[in-house]
Amino acid sequence: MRPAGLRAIITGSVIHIGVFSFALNALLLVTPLYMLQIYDRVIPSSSRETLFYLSLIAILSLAFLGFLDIIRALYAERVAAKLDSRLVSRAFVASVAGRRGGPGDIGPLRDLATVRTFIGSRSFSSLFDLPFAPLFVLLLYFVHPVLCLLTLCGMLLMILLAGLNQLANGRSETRAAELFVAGDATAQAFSRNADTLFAMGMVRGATEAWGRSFAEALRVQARSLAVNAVFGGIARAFRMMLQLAILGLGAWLVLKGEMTAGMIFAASIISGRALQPIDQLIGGWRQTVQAGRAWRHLQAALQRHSGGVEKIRLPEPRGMIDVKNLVYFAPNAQPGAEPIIRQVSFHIDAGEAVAIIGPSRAGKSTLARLLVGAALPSGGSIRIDGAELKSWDGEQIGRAIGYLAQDVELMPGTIAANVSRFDPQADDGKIIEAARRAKAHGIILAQHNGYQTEIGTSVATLSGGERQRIGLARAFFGDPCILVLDEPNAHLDSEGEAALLQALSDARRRKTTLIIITHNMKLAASCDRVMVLKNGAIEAFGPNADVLGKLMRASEPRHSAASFVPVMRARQRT
Ligand SMILES: Nc1ncnc2c1ncn2[C@@H]1O[C@H](COP(=O)(O)OP(=O)(O)OP(=O)(O)O)[C@@H](O)[C@H]1O
Repeated sequence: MRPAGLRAIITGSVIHIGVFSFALNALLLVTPLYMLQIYDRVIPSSSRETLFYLSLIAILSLAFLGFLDIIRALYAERVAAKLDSRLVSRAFVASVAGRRGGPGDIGPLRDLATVRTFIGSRSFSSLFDLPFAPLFVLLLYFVHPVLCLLTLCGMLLMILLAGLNQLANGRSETRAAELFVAGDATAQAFSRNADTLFAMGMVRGATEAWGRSFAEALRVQARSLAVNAVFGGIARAFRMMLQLAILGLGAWLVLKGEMTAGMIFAASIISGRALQPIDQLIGGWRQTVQAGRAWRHLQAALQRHSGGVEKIRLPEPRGMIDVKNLVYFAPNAQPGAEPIIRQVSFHIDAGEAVAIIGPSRAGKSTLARLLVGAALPSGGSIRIDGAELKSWDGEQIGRAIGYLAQDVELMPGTIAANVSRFDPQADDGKIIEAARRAKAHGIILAQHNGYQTEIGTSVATLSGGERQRIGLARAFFGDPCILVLDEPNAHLDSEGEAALLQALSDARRRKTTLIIITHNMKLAASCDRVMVLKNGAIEAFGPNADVLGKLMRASEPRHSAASFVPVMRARQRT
């Protein structure tokens, strides 16, 4: 949803709740007016009839007040639900995309839940009662200026208390929230690696490591809760004392003949109403501050991951790739840090097959992530068919790219859903075709429920090789024109490797642009060109025979490259 639309919802809701609050606060005057009439009219005149009608009017007005209060609460709930439904998918995307910018968690979704709970709470509605507090104080002026002055002083003192509360609490609140988020992220990371934790007796150590950060969070939170409780208690006691002072001062003014007895009670109730929203604000201060912080974080996250302007759909790409002066720094890089990818430039024709090889930590996987848009370049450009990656419509270019990450992660859902990239309209035939092309059809059928086999969130039910083949089927789905495969043979046996080679040669026949990151020379030799990446820069890039030949010669007489000599010769013969 566009920010303007969101602003319209918020403005509309604030106006509506404001109108409800105005009516509610006006009706709050029923009780003091009733008291005034009882003491100053009914008792002196002993009129039962007046008492009856006054009571009837008061009861009906209070019933209406109760009705309005319910409506306001239900309306606030509706606003919360509306905001939720408008923002939840964007918050989900922002939560998922968080990983691109650094260590991710589901922060935006959690922030949205905090805001939603707050809007449905009493603390939220008391904010709308706050502007009416000065009006009640003004009303007191007409009862007696001294009572007005007393309430005003009390009010200012309570605001001072609220300020002091924030001053004493603000920093620990923020710190506790940060520590809880960090603790959650640690728990999630441990949970993802549960097998290793249990297998190697790391559970106790992990529990202690997590417990230390969690205990610190609890300690900071307890301190802030204690401060909050102290200020809450002081504010309540102070308010009751003020109420007492109004009664006492009122009685004194009555004795002086400056007020009637009925005015004492009316003044006491009015001053109570004036102070109530401030009292509630102090009580709900924590929740209000948390909601404010969550809203700011949510807006920033949504802004960071907004789709921006609607993008025009370009003609379907053919798979030509142009990379110019590409630079990439790690998201958490300190100033002066070395880039992971340094000024890399190259061109790949549509339908060409390129192998990227190089030592460990050379930046191969990072380059692959940049090419598919999983990471955003720090500088330079990546163009597909002449258009910058970022100027393509995300959905369109996503469908044109098949990507197999180094650590194949399958998502919670059926195998069919995973292969079809969670496209609800995916054609069964296309799912099977992708699986066949990746030579994964047989493997999927062998699962206990075939394509409908559920892949759980945490329990690994598939072997590494099976995951890799299904991941490959997902990359093949929709016949993308570019395939970027990061070590696609990492978990495959010789049979799997043969199937992979066959799948890749089929893809080449269909003129798919292939980029394969590999340490396997057989795979590298099956490509048209080979790029050698070292320390984030291109060391060599050329026809496979040249590059691999040079590498072989350089490694002689150790013959570490002997494994791919026969392959090279076989390729040269064909
Ligand atoms: N998000 C990140 N934050 C910090 N450092 C990163 C990040 N991504 C990659 N790196 C660093 O960049 C370097 C290159 O990593 P990359 O995974 O691209 O290498 P690689 O050539 O694929 O290695 P391998 O062959 O071992 O998979 C490594 O030193 C890695 O620690």
